[in-house]
Amino acid sequence: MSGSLLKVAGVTRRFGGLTALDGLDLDVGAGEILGLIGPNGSGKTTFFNVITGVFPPNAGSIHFGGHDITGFAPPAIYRAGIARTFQRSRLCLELSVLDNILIGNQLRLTRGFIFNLLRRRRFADQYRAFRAEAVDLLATFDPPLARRIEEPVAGMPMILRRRIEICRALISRPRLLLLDEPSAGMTHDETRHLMDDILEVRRRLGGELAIIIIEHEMGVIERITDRCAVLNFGQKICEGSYRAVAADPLVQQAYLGVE
Ligand SMILES: Nc1ncnc2c1ncn2[C@@H]1O[C@H](COP(=O)(O)OP(=O)(O)OP(=O)(O)O)[C@@H](O)[C@H]1O
Repeated sequence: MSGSLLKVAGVTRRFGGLTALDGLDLDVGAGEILGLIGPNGSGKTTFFNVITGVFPPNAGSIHFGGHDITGFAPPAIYRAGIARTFQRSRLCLELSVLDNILIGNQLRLTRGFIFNLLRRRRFADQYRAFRAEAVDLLATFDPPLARRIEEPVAGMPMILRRRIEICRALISRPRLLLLDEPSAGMTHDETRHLMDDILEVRRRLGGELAIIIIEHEMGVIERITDRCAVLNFGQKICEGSYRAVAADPLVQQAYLGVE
């Protein structure tokens, strides 16, 4: 497909004798929300790890924004415009909400230690601007949370931690956001709110942000995705609208356990 933001072709990743991804082809367009679904162990998280350079693929290619990023290390992939969240929360609990979000802003905090030491006013101006941006982003998700920006993350409930993690990913202004099971550890209502927030932030960013979401809650997938791809044993067994994939007999057999 020409004009894809992300184009994955024939990607294979093995761990010893296990083939976690097996010749996977997948395209994602700018502004598209793709649901990545499949049974446990089907290769979804491995796909994110391969895209973000945690594990290089054993075969195949990955193009992003027209550039070949196959085998790039995670910092280079992040600089190219791909940000992610993790299945298990990965925040620095003793740090404040603001510090956790600013960790995600390495891309735009270009100044080094010497600059920050010598040009303190410039550094302070930059810090204030990023702080305001973090407050604004947080306020889109949760205005009361934006007022708690100096508080440590420790002790905050899962929904707030998820919001902070998504803000940390978004502060670098990525073109592609990878969400690995954002509903994990949350109630249905909390998940619904979080999805509303994500859609609102995306709308505010002009709708150009593409998202790939791994999610076991089918209600979430049905509601927010434009298209779904279904994995089984590392292979893509089906692709299309949620309705189409949910009705596919192969998917029912593999994913829903229906014979
Ligand atoms: N670092 C690793 N070393 C060895 N095997 C791995 C590694 N990462 C993943 N695997 C294996 O690869 C397969 C795919 O795992 P993966 O975590 O990608 O599946 P998943 O679809 O995300 O599953 P879940 O829905 O349970 O998160 C599994 O058999 C898993 O045990």
